Amino acid sequence: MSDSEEDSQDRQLKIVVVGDGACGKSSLATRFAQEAFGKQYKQTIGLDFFLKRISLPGNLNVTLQVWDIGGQTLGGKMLDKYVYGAHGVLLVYDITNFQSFENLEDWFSMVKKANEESDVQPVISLIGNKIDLEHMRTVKADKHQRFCQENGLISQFVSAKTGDSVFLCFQKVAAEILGVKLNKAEIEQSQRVVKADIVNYSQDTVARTVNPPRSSMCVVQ
Ligand SMILES: Nc1nc2c(ncn2[C@@H]2O[C@H](COP(=O)(O)OP(=O)(O)OP(=O)(O)O)[C@@H](O)[C@H]2O)c(=O)[nH]1
Repeated sequence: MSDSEEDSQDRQLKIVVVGDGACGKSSLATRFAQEAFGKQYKQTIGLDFFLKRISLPGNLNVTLQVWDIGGQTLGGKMLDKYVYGAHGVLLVYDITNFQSFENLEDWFSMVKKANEESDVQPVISLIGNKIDLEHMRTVKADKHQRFCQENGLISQFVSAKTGDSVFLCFQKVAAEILGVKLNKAEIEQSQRVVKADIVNYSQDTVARTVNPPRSSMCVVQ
C-alpha cells in the first residue's frame, strides 16, 4: 500500500459529546471506547478524552477522538473552544429526565454558534440515553423525532448501561461524516448483544415461582 493510500485510510474525526450533567455522556464514551460501565456518578470537570479506531465498510479505518464534555460547562468560557471544528456532535439527554431534553435547545444553539466560523459543519445526532429505563421515560419518542426532523439531526436511542446501540450511534455519525452508506446487515451487526443484570432470587422467591429461571443471565438479541 502506498503512503497516500495509508494516510487516506487513517483519518481522525473529532466527535464531541454534549448535554446536561448526569445524562450519561461519560458512560456513553466509556462504553464505546472501553466497553465498560460504572454505576457510580462521577462528575466530569472540564472534559475527558478518548480515542477509538473503528472500521467502516470498504476497509476504511478511522480513529474517533471522543471529547466528553462536562455538563457544567454550559455557559462557561471554554465550551466554544471545545466544540469548535468538531466533525460530529452527539447531543445527549436522559429519556427519564425531561429537563435534560428541554435544555438541548441551549446545547444545540451553543454548538451552532461555536461552529459559525468553522469551515467544517458538524454532523449532529440526537441521542436519547438510558433506554434500559423505558418504564421511567418522561420524554415521549415523538418529541424526540420532531426535534430531529425540525433540525435535520440523526436520531438514536441508546443505553450506555447495557451497551444497546452505543457502537452504532458512533458508527452512524462517522459514516455520515465520510459519506459512507451502512447497509441493513452492517447496522444489525453493530447492535450489540445485551446482557441483563444478574438478579439474585431469594430461596423464598424461587420456591414460589412456577417456572424458576434456569439461568441468572439472559441474552437479548
Ligand atoms: N440506568 C442507566 N443509567 C445510566 C446510563 N448511562 C449513565 N447512567 C448513570 O447515570 C449517571 C450519570 O452518568 P455520567 O455518564 O457520569 O453522566 P455525564 O453526562 O457524563 O455527567 P457530567 O459529568 O456531570 O456531565 C451515573 O450514575 C451512570 O451510572 C444508562 O444508559 N442507563
